[in-house]
Amino acid sequence: MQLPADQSEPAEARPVYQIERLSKTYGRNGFTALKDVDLTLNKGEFGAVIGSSGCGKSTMLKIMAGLLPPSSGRVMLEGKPVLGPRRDIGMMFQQATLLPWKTTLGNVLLPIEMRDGKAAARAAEGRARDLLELVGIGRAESIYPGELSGGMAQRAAICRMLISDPAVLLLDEPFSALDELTRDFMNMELQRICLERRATTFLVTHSIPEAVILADRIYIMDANPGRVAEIVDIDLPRPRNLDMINTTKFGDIVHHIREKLGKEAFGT
Ligand SMILES: Nc1ncnc2c1ncn2[C@@H]1O[C@H](COP(=O)(O)OP(=O)(O)OP(=O)(O)O)[C@@H](O)[C@H]1O
Repeated sequence: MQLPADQSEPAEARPVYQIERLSKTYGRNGFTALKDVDLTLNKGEFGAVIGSSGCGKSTMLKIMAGLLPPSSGRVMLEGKPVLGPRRDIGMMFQQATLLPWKTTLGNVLLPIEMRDGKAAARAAEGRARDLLELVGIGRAESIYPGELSGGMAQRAAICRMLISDPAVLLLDEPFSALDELTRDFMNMELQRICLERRATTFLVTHSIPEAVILADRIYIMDANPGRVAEIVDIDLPRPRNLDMINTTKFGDIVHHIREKLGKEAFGT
């Protein structure tokens, strides 16, 4: 696919997300899951966070999404504090969680229907169909989730996230339930969509290669308490492709991150 010239250029340095001295202590057990996390995500940038299990990645994403209040610090999105769920935040999780009694198209339109009613959802059908085409499942619009493959269901979930035209995409291991081949393919699809829409994206993942192939910047987290231990800028050219995984440069970056995380954490 040929990208318009401006889309192959680096993200302009306009902050979209600004996280300052973010800390979270869970009241129930007094556990400090996050401590003084600072993070800035610029317009069009793809950030990824990686770290061992329990280091606070999901906690951070939930706070960024406005689903969980921080104990201290602040999260700003487009210059306004995130105090609860917002229309300009799109989220995607490991499971697609489509409603089985709605068609693919109906599932994509669900956020509009719930927010603005059936008439608004009907008016948005054209846009939903365009999104389904964008992710390559246009022909599946009338079928039900039970008839979709795992990869198709996650594509529908991508469309459901994009229908509200969010300013940022927050992704919590969106493709980890898929087989490796489908996952690689979906990651390349995700890159294409992000580049086409100049989306600002933040991904939680356990996979170092996935973080490296997708991200402009990787935040390596330490646990107990969760904090950013190192930021790694990935200067591989865009659009990325899966052949890059076999290059020395890619291997060196993966090696560096694996060393930093500690071999124990990932059992490799
Ligand atoms: N609701 C909660 N109440 C108390 N402690 C919690 C709660 N949610 C998470 N924690 C604790 O906070 C820490 C961070 O959890 P979190 O789910 O953010 O980690 P994570 O890095 O996303 O882990 P994983 O990679 O396994 O998904 C963990 O030690 C967890 O036990």
